[in-house]
Amino acid sequence: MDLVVPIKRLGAAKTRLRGVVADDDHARLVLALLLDTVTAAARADGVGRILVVCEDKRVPDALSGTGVECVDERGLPGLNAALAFGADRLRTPNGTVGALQADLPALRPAELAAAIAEAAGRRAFCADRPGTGTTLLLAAPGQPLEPRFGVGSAAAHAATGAVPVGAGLPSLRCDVDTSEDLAVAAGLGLGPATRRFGA
Ligand SMILES: Nc1nc2c(ncn2[C@@H]2O[C@H](COP(=O)(O)OP(=O)(O)OP(=O)(O)O)[C@@H](O)[C@H]2O)c(=O)[nH]1
Ligand SMILES: C=C(OP(=O)(O)O)C(=O)O
Repeated sequence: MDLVVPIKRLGAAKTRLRGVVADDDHARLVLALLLDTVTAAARADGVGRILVVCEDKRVPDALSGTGVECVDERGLPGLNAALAFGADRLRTPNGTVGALQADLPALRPAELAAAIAEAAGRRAFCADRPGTGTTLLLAAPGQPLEPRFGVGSAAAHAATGAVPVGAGLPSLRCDVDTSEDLAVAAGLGLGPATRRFGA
């Protein structure tokens, strides 16, 4: 199972988190969320390659030495295009590709592994905490990702035949879009990079 993780230009990312830290530190907070997410994902059983698709040179710099791959590809028309681009790079004839959100700083490797095991080779998605968004999308083996991220993506992914997984996996469901989400993630236990911000 190989995963693509998208992150847009750091200055434009996570606008709903603006103000949680000083403006000068915003990009570093976005990077910390990403680092904690991919570091945990890399330790999950069943995960092979992780490819971050970014639009900012600071991202590959921050990931260097982690074993997580990164491609800086500007000008893709939005999130689903970035995901499809990354997934096409990872796809092999019988391999499985997935998409993981970049803002899961409390992610526990065992919870990601459990969601992958629960999918058991089926096209699957994990809904975020409110149940409307998606934190993880898994294609069936050998199949394209066909991402439908955006508002209402949980229902959109279900409509593509993906089965819901991970309902009882809080760290996988806890994406951080707002300061309230960050407080919930802190309650679950933040990864070390995000913890440094004192959330
Ligand atoms: N590479 C790439 N990543 C993207 C693109 N659009 C969104 N993303 C990333 O996809 C994830 C979800 O994006 P959004 O929900 O649109 O925005 P956000 O950055 O989470 O935050 P808000 O500004 O608060 O909505 C985030 O990790 C984004 O950085 C894109 O065009 N290219
Ligand atoms: C894009 C999505 O998420 P968010 O807005 O939480 O980043 C989504 O859940 O499809």
